Amino acid sequence: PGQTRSARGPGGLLSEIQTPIRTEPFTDHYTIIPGRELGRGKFAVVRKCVEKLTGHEFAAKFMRKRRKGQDCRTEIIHEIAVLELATASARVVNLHRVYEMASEMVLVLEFAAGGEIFNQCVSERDDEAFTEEDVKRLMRQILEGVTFLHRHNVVHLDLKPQNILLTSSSPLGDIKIVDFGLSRMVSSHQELREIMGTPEYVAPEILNYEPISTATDMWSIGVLAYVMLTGVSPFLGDDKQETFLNISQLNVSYGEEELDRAAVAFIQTLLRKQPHERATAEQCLQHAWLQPSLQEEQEEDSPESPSSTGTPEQEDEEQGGAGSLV
Ligand SMILES: Cc1cnc(Nc2ccc(CC#N)cc2)nc1Nc1cc(C2CC2)[nH]n1
Repeated sequence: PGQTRSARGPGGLLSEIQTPIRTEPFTDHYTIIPGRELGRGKFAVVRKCVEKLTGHEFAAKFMRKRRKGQDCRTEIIHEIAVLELATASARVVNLHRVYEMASEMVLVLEFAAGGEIFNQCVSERDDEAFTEEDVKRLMRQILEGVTFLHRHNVVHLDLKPQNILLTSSSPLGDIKIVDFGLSRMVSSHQELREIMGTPEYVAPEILNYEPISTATDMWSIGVLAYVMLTGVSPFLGDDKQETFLNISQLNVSYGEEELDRAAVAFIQTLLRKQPHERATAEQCLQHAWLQPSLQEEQEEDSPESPSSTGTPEQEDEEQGGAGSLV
């Protein structure tokens, strides 16, 4: 009462959902597993739970409807709508059920037992860290998921190792993209310019308050590839300001991290200041660095078919793949 609400909420939000919103107590159907929560944000906490009827494990995301005195139910409805839209992609976490209580909504989501790839990006132990072949396989899966989202005009806007989960960490499983709390619908006519995301991963256009597009996610994927391969965050400074300066000046070094040439070429197609110059998710999937290695091909190829002749880069050029973008 009395407060003026802007007529239009933030742009790019979906408002129609199919999932029934259940109002009976969540705890009638689920047992919350006590102990440390799986994740915690400013206005949400994620806890492991078990469905009483089936014994199946899920992740329950408890989201507060009121934040800083504002009603944020429309943002939660948008996140549900995006998860519904992405049901068809195995690379996006699945939404199982939705509950609403007085002050919060609960999203019952697919449980990914392997946790965040972040932990294996920064692990010092050789038996836990990713091999380059692991990174290529996981990066291909991430790009499959992002290709799906971008084809449906969804930009995630918070792609980072903490939001890429694994179905299993050992043996290394498959990825699930999570957390669409900052995602937006991009359309040709409506421009989106909002400061958001995690400093280390935000694209230059976010810092310059310029239009956001699917290319904004592609910058974050370039940072993600660098972190997965080196365990180092390329633009991280001693504080936010230094990090933002490193991003806007494109202060990134490839030297001391002994990255292989094709991997550097891949990252360089993404860490470009101008959004329209960056490779798309589809083009990335064609890049030389992500083609199955000769050894993998020989494993797949039957003996009589001709094996590849040129180097991956030469072959890639012949195919006019993204590799030739550099
Ligand atoms: C074992 C595990 C360990 N760590 C996290 N972290 C995490 C990261 C980001 C978000 C942010 C969100 N959303 C929530 C938790 N999730 C896990 N399993 C999940 C988590 C989930 C769904 C996404 C919640 N399914 N399986």
